[in-house]
Amino acid sequence: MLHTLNITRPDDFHLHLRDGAQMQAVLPFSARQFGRAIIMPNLKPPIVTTELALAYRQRILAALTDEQKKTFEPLMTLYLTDNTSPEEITRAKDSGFIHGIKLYPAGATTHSDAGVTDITRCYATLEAMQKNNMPLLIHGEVTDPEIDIFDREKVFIDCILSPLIHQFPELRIVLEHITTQDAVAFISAAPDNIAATITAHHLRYNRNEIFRGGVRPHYYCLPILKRENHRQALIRAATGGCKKFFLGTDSAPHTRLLKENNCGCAGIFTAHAAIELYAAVFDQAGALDKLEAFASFHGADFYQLPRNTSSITLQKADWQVPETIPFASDTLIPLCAGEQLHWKMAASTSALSI
Ligand SMILES: NC(=O)N[C@@H](CC(=O)O)C(=O)O
Ligand SMILES: [Zn+2]
Ligand SMILES: [Zn+2]
Repeated sequence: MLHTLNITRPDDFHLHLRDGAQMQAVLPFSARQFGRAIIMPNLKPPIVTTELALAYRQRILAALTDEQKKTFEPLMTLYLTDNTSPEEITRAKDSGFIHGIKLYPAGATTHSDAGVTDITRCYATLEAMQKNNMPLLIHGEVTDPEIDIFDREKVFIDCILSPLIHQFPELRIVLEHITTQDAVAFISAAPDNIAATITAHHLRYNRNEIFRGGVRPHYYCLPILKRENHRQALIRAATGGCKKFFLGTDSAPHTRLLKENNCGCAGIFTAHAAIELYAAVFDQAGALDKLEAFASFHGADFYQLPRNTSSITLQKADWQVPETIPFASDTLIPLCAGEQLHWKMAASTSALSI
């Protein structure tokens, strides 16, 4: 049985860092393990221009230590609105620091109010993205409250994504945090310019987890956890070696108060143990040999970035996740709070040589 695993340093292709003191509280968790991360732009107010993205990037860099700066790089994104201009796309591309434009259907998820109300309003901008080789990153859920919450991803694929791909066949697209066997089948059959991220929590849990012994707000995220058959399809996709599927944690910190609330908000924090949570899933599936490609190769290749050259070491060792994590003046509840995990990233490669 395998007890240590060396892999190329992974990247996180979907991360929420928030801003200010909250960002400073969570950033070290991601910088510890990942080489790069795609930073989501759903701040309040959202990152809608290149100028705002570059300023946000500077704030992230300023919060990193000199050591962390050597091994961690934030990859910035813009928040697409009905009014994002084609010229903004050219500016974003020319900056060299912006790696994707994020589509939130207005009202679909946390901080999506300023998102797109009708995708046809963005056609000129999507044209510019296709021309400039700028990826479109999608929160793939319809917003019609009449559509069952468990069906919103599938309906989005059928009614919005399929026509969009037809309209812009060269546009590179990442369907973010996929949750259904329908998404797995769609992405698998789509051309190579269409890919998807998969979170650790959607690989680990089905929808029963939200209601185990009572309502559990810390398992509430969007898209919502689905049935077991969908989880199994995600595991097959992640561990199957297909280059269209890669790691994106969607680690989304919220204060404990906002989660344990009359109307608790969506988002699960996983950055404290991200690679370890994925490693456990791959281990359980008997596919640890597929972890490196999923975590460190497929995403970099899709984003046309060089693969990382340094590595990390994972060890089979029990450790306990803290019950709470300080989050600026508040606390947050991490995934698996208080539980034992069975894989642990070694603090540094040299620490292992004994
Ligand atoms: N996934 C979530 O449930 N929440 C994310 C937004 C998102 O990625 O949809 C957040 O920003 O909190
Ligand atoms: Zn989302
Ligand atoms: Zn997200």
